[in-house]
Amino acid sequence: MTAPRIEVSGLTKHFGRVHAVNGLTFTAEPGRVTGFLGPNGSGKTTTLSMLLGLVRPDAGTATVGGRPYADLEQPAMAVGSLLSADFHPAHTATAHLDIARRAIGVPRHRVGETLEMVGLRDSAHRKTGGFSLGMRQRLALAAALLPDPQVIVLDEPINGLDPEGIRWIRQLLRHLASEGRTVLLSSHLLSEVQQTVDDVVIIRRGEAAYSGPLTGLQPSEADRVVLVSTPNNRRLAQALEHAGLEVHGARGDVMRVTGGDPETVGNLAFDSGLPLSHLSTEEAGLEERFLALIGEGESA
Ligand SMILES: Nc1ncnc2c1ncn2[C@@H]1O[C@H](COP(=O)(O)OP(=O)(O)OP(=O)(O)O)[C@@H](O)[C@H]1O
Repeated sequence: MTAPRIEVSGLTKHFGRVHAVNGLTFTAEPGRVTGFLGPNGSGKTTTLSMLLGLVRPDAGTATVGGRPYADLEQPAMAVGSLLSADFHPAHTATAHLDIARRAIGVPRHRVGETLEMVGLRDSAHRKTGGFSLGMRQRLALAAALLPDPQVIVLDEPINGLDPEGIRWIRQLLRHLASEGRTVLLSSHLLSEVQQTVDDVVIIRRGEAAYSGPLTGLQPSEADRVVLVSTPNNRRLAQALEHAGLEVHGARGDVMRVTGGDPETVGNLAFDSGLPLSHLSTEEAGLEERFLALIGEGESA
């Protein structure tokens, strides 16, 4: 059975003058982990809340398998979600999951199974009031997984996890997607989810700045900057420009060149009789692309 896909189309929500979500369109496909990324306040939680039928959109649609959440036959069984990791502090982990599983009609044995899955079996009878943030995240994830859902929607599930926890959740989410499920998770850090996700949707001020495979964010050949220095940079610059490359000025003695690979730049220097004192590349990394897309560093 193929899990349903998540489809968001023209989704819009304004709170007074705040355009929280503005014509947002993307899909999250079965068998893939989709990262929903954006800085604080960019509209991630509002979008996921609309997808889960908790906030009514002003315009557009958010559907699971072609239907709004509220119109699904058994929405709480079909879609497992984590929107917050707040629990009654006097409840034990088991009690919390037991209440949740009764509400959605899941058999009792899922409580022990999901606690095991999230690594909380030894804390099953501890009160959640004493849980660390990481433990609360694990418990919230257990609640999302209770119905063994085909679609999993998680708001900032990695927040508060330690490095071992991050490795663990990465493996778990990849495993869930490998079983054909649709997994959508939000984060404000690309670096946090880079090794977990197949696809990314980058949201900036309520609008999609990028939507597609993670590999599509990789810098292209055209973005590559070659750094070069010779005893006569001016002459080399003329040769490079003559050959159709672009010279973007210098940092100290080193010129920044685009439009050609290091081999081409080196050959042109050789042909001009100029010995190289420096030749390297400066690649804009994924993180730089991400920061540029979300407008980091711009004045607000
Ligand atoms: N109920 C509300 N009433 C008024 N404004 C709201 C409401 N919910 C969200 N907003 C505003 O909408 C914008 C988007 O908020 P949202 O919580 O969706 O962003 P986010 O990307 O999830 O951010 P964060 O990572 O900080 O949770 C923010 O400016 C926020 O202040």
